[in-house]
Amino acid sequence: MTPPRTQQIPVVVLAGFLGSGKTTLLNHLLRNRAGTRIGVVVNDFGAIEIDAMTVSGQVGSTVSLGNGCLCCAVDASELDTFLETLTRPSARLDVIVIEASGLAEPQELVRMLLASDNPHILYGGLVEVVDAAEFEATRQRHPELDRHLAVADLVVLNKTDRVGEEERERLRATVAGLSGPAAVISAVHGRIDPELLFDPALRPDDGEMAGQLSFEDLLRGDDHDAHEGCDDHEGCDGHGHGGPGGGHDGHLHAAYESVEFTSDVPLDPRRFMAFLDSRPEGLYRIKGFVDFGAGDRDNTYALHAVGRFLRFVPRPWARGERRLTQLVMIGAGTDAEALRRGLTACRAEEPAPGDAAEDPAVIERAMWGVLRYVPRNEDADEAPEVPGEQREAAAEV
Ligand SMILES: Nc1nc2c(ncn2[C@@H]2O[C@H](COP(=O)(O)OP(=O)(O)OP(=O)(O)O)[C@@H](O)[C@H]2O)c(=O)[nH]1
Repeated sequence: MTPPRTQQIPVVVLAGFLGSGKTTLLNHLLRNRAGTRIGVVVNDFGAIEIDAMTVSGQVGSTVSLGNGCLCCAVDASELDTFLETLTRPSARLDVIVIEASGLAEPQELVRMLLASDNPHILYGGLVEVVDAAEFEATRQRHPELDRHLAVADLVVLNKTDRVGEEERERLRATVAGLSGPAAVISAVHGRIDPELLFDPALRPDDGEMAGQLSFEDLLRGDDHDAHEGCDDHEGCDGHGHGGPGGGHDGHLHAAYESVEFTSDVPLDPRRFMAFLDSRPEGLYRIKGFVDFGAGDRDNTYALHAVGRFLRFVPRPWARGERRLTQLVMIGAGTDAEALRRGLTACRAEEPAPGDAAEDPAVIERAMWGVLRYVPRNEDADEAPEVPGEQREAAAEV
């Protein structure tokens, strides 16, 4: 008798440099999944799991790998455990998407998947998201990004609303030159056809996983030697990676570190904007949620800074939600203590008993500095998720 065929669930890796738009694309897929059940594995680089909070999955289908770069998990056992959970028949998932941290080495993730002995998964391809507006500058700083494009199966040239048509076409040609046979798709806010990911046969470059590397190809890859430094997993937790001379030389995250800041005292909008205006050059990415207290009692503000680009997206506080500011800052050569001190100085302490409270008109004016960075409706993402709900979903797995 023939044994029943094991159903294999495709696992797609979603990669791309810090702030390129991975979470935005993932949320687009989740909102437009048309009945497809998508399992999500999120790999945050910082200790506060901002990405996990902003992914809107089905309850019970999102897991967070938390703090650190997944690409350096030597035994990959945590990933295997999550994949095992997500591939259980009771989860009824059709596809699993792994959102890599913005500093992960996608080749390593692909290797881990190909090496996994989980019989229920099937490697479903590598999607590399590129920030059209930042591409040239990022590539200059990190020439190694070229090799990420070289192993992609599908490249999404995102944020094309931030460049002109001519520039977009020029970038497309450059990216296509680097990514070989992979399809290159232009997008705004990651709005791509979900079928490009869920059914590889429908790819414009005519399917059959064209351009996808085999396990052997990956093992032959140039950066394999660099990965050998990962045998020492010490310190590979997203903090204090020791700068560019460390054991993960070939890896992007070797040069970066993340700094977290949490406050239950609201931030003063004027002071906080001054902090952002004077942020150091090396601080490439800031993300999280800000409570402006009296500046806006009704909303929490999702904050995204990518390079010099800045945006706030307000969303109403959920009932009973704890009013916190939670920020993750990712940069190279930044002074963690100075950043924390700078943010602590932004806290809007309540007036001492007997002192006059600040004039509401003054506070309102101070909020203008923030509101300038709230996108107009037509280019806004859909409202960010409520963090509390997301944590519940993650915890259920
Ligand atoms: N203008 C514009 N902004 C975009 C687009 N796509 C994403 N963004 C914004 O870019 C910022 C970063 O997007 P994310 O989706 O969080 O990026 P990410 O790659 O997940 O970021 P990391 O996890 O930190 O690496 C957010 O403010 C998004 O709203 C786009 O096509 N155009």
